[in-house]
Amino acid sequence: MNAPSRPHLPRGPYLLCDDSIRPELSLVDKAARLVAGGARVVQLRMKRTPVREALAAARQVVALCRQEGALCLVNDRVDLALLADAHGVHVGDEDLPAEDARALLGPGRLLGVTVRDGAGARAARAAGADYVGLGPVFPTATKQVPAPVLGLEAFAAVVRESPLPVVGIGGVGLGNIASVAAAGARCAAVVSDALLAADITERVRQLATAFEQGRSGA
Ligand SMILES: Cc1ncc(COP(=O)(O)OP(=O)(O)O)c(N)n1
Ligand SMILES: Cc1ncsc1CCOP(=O)(O)O
Ligand SMILES: [Mg+2]
Repeated sequence: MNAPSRPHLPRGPYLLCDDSIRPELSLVDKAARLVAGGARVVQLRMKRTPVREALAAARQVVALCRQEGALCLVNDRVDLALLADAHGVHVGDEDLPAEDARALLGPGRLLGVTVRDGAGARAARAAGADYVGLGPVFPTATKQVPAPVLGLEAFAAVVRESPLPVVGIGGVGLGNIASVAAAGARCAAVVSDALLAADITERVRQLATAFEQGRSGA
């Protein structure tokens, strides 16, 4: 029997549906607003949600994303990704090692791995990753990241040497997403700029337009 085909990571904004920002909105509500704006990739980042609630939210958000033709990836938790039938998972240094995450996920789901440089990207590929998350590209208040801010030039240099598609993360918003796209990133991950916007749905639309302009040099 053929192995199930793994989804392709679509180019453009990569939206994080995070439980620590705008906690007055449910994860499902946030995901619905992101997807309504045209988000094609949603990552559920649930650092504060108790695990049973997280599983229930993941099941609902995966169903919503599938209905709208978007990918849903779960941050950190391979078990939740499998139970919710998500499209994949994103892991970093504090999560399962990439090889083990891939072994559990099987060949049919996406695996993203956080890296800090080109060597990390090569190791991620050898471990079975499909894309790498690279950052912080810019300063961010959303997470205390144990790595220096890269800046655009260093970010672009790692993109050029990466054997895998790169998702830029950290401080990305409407004011700079075009520059992340112009640097060659497959995607630009956005957390607070989208979720803190007065109109989340409209902000996602604007982010997608700006990404495309950056990519085409407009
Ligand atoms: C696309 C993307 N890139 C990087 C990260 C960061 O993952 P990690 O290093 O595991 O940190 P946490 O998000 O778990 O705090 C990401 N989530 N997504
Ligand atoms: C999870 C994570 N990993 C590196 S930066 C970051 C948070 C990015 O958040 P924001 O888009 O609000 O700067
Ligand atoms: Mg993690």
